[in-house]
Amino acid sequence: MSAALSLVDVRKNFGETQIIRGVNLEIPMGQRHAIIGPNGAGKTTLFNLISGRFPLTSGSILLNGERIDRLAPHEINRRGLSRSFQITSIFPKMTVFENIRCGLLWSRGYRYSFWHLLGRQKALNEESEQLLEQLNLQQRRDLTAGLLSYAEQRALEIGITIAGGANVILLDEPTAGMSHSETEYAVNLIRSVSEGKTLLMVEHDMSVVFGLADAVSVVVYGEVIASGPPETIRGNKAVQEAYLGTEAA
Ligand SMILES: Nc1ncnc2c1ncn2[C@@H]1O[C@H](COP(=O)(O)OP(=O)(O)OP(=O)(O)O)[C@@H](O)[C@H]1O
Repeated sequence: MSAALSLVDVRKNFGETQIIRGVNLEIPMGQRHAIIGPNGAGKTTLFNLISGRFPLTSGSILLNGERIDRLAPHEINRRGLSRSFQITSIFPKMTVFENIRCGLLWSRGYRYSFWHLLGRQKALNEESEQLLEQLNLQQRRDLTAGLLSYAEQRALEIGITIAGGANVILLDEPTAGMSHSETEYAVNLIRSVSEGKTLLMVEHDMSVVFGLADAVSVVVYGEVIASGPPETIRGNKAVQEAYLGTEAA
């Protein structure tokens, strides 16, 4: 299987402090991969490096075999990598349907061409209706997005991110702040809308990690200390000691 995303000896210093200390990761196409680790381990920093928000100190990052580590975030996005943030980034005053349409429009790159846009209205509307259904938000179609519940807002944002056409998706704590039932809804949603895509997520909730991920990497103090299938990680002594604690039992 060829790698959708590769990190080769990635390092990041903030001033004198080494935060990411030689991370190597190979995410095969179509894999759902979770990054776990204690607070401050460097997980979000890794996402910031992959998505182009921070420059690397050294090392390289490849998306579908091509280097992306010197590109700007929007260029990386254009090459097929999309990131969803911890904080919702939908437009609260637009309706749910308008948000979906806007997200699809943006991701398809029609924002510069009014004429192109006119010709594509019908297809775009159909695609938006399909996504609305897939997200199970038909009942909320004409509601202002700011009035959705927190879980629904996150679902909308994740749905737009994943459906945006990118084939590699980064999700930063997709179920943070959700109740048990909302988490279940989000996991099912992520599973269905990410079918066939490559997913890299930072997640603290172990039930989500072990329920959704095909592979798990454990980051401790800026290094990957273990990487493999969830069952192997769960049984790894070093991981249990460093991070999982009694949760692994
Ligand atoms: N822009 C920055 N400048 C300086 N230090 C930073 C910066 N961003 C992150 N750090 C430091 O890097 C370390 C790793 O932070 P990071 O947010 O990547 O950890 P994390 O694993 O995502 O933690 P959490 O699980 O709490 O979100 C922390 O010590 C943090 O203070």
